[in-house]
Amino acid sequence: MSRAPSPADAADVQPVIGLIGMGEMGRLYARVLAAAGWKRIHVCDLPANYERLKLDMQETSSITVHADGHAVSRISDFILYSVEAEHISRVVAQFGPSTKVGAIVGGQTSVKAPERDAFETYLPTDTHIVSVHSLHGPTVSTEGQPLVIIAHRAPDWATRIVESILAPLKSRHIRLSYEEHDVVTANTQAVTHAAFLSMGTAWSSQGEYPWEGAAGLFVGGIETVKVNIAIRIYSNKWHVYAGLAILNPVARLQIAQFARSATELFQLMISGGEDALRARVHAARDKVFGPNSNAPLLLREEVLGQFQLGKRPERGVPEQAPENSHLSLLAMVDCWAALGINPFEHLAVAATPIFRLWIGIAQTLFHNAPRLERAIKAGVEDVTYRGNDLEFVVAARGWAQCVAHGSFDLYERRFGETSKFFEPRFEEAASLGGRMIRAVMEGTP
Ligand SMILES: NC(=O)C1=CN([C@@H]2O[C@H](COP(=O)(O)OP(=O)(O)OC[C@H]3O[C@@H](n4cnc5c(N)ncnc54)[C@H](OP(=O)(O)O)[C@@H]3O)[C@@H](O)[C@H]2O)C=CC1
Ligand SMILES: O=C(O)C(=O)Cc1ccc(O)cc1
Repeated sequence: MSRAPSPADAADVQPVIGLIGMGEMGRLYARVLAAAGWKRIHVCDLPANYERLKLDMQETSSITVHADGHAVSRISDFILYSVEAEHISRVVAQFGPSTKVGAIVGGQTSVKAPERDAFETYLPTDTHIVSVHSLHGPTVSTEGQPLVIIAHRAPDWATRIVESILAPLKSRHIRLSYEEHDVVTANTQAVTHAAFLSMGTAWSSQGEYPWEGAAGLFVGGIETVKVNIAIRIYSNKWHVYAGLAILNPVARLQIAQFARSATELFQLMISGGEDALRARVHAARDKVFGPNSNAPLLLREEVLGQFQLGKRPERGVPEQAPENSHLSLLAMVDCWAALGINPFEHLAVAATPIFRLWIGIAQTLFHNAPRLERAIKAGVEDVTYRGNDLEFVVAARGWAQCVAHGSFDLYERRFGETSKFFEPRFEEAASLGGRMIRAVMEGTP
């Protein structure tokens, strides 16, 4: 098949679409593609999930459920693997040899080095490789979000077919190579997740929900984003974050630098090195934000206040709220500076909603000179947040160590422990976080 197909085509000339792995992302794709009029969608998950999947899909006549990936691979013109990155090699080794002659194969994994290896090793040479990656979570609308398209081993017509098949997602297509993808996602996703994971671990180690702290410490727009996104991440599947951090060799370096930045800044804070701290923070600010000082502010803080978990203060940020050192944000900007990363470059191309919010709050702090100065002073002089900052440094180093050692087991345990702490608030945070992301994406704040 070399003509770009359309859901308006008669069913018998439509491409057969195969989805292997019907978890969150597989189901999202199946739902959107079926709703758009693609009529020949063949799917499978693990054999153990076959009966449940059949029940779940019984209302949708255009979706046929199979017991395993052999059946899907043999008949499909385009096959998309949406399985755990950690397992991609094993799954492609199993079903790859059953791929239909001339089929186009892609994967949804968040880290591409293992996927590329698996495809090159196990797919027959008479198949094409065009991979994808939706740069957003499964509960976000696909519309307008970045969708990476990787034309790796394929004629141009095959890439165009994939783009036509996925057109109903209404995402913004970005063509990258496998290697470019892993560098971009290490810069945007992996190190951002390390920051939010560390915040969550620090709060859970202190045994107190930050928005319910005795002194009502965590209030206001910046804190709202920190809390909502950290909880959102902990309500997702651990393997998504483990895979993209542990299996991406570039990500390890970034996460290690983030932990180093947090540690060194904290050392300056507790040793009373105010001048040295200020010099370092300003140098990082000038490097990261200097060339982007005219960039419009991404967030309006007062709007973010609407999305606060728990009880909102009567009128905005209470005046008596002590200043926060914002160690996590100082460390992020220090880390970007140390690695020579310009986050605004990624913002224009391949930013996930979470990355956009993260740069947004960094910008909120760093573009406001008096506020940044208060954060520096608070870091050195005010002990209100010192316990939390200490926990944050310990957490950041712990996550970095876990990723450096490549331990999926430890990652799952660390993630599970913190996740359990926040679980009672997942529902509230998912709804608030979802609305907050929509507001930011629609440019309302
Ligand atoms: N969630 C997210 O925010 C995003 C995730 N991604 C990536 O997409 C991929 C899928 O993620 P997501 O959908 O969230 O994860 P899920 O865990 O929800 O889905 C993965 C599915 O694959 C199934 N599976 C595992 N092995 C096989 C097999 N041999 N044959 C068929 N099915 C199998 C799993 O079954 P079981 O659970 O029973 O093991 C599970 O149902 C990952 O690589 C992830 O990194 C990309 C963008 C966003
Ligand atoms: O936006 C984020 O960073 C998320 O946490 C959601 C997410 C997770 C994994 C992906 O591969 C893409 C998006």
